[in-house]
Amino acid sequence: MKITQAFTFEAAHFLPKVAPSHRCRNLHGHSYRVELRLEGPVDSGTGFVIDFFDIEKAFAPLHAQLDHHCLNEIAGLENPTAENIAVWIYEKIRPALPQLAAVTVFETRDCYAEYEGR
Ligand SMILES: Nc1nc2c(c(=O)[nH]1)N=C([C@H](O)[C@H](O)COP(=O)(O)OP(=O)(O)OP(=O)(O)O)CN2
Ligand SMILES: [Zn+2]
Repeated sequence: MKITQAFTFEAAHFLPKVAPSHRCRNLHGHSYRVELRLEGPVDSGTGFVIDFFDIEKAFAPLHAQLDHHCLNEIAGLENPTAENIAVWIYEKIRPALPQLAAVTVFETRDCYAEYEGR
């Protein structure tokens, strides 16, 4: 079974490695959406793969670090592309959520990066 929980956060960033003429080199902001997908058997007692409340608790410290911050100032996010944010979230949260299968980070409604641990 696959289950997904979505979260949103607001943050500023700039992309230090793009060409000077690239508009994303300048500080700007996004309303990010993060989707955490978990996979595993459904517990016959609870009917859950995992309680959504437990996913929320696991994500809360990361949300506090990301929301209304400049992502470039966070250790490990010095180059905060959607790809790098997805990997960063995956690596930080997977110890608490062993059933984690994928982290998807939407930078805009149409553009996103999905990381499945490889
Ligand atoms: N592969 C990637 N490409 C780009 C990334 C990324 O993370 N991975 N990031 C950016 C910039 O962050 C850029 O701000 C993305 O937003 P943009 O496409 O400019 O969309 P906006 O909503 O900011 O602007 P519109 O006016 O709606 O186009 C670029 N590339
Ligand atoms: Zn951007």
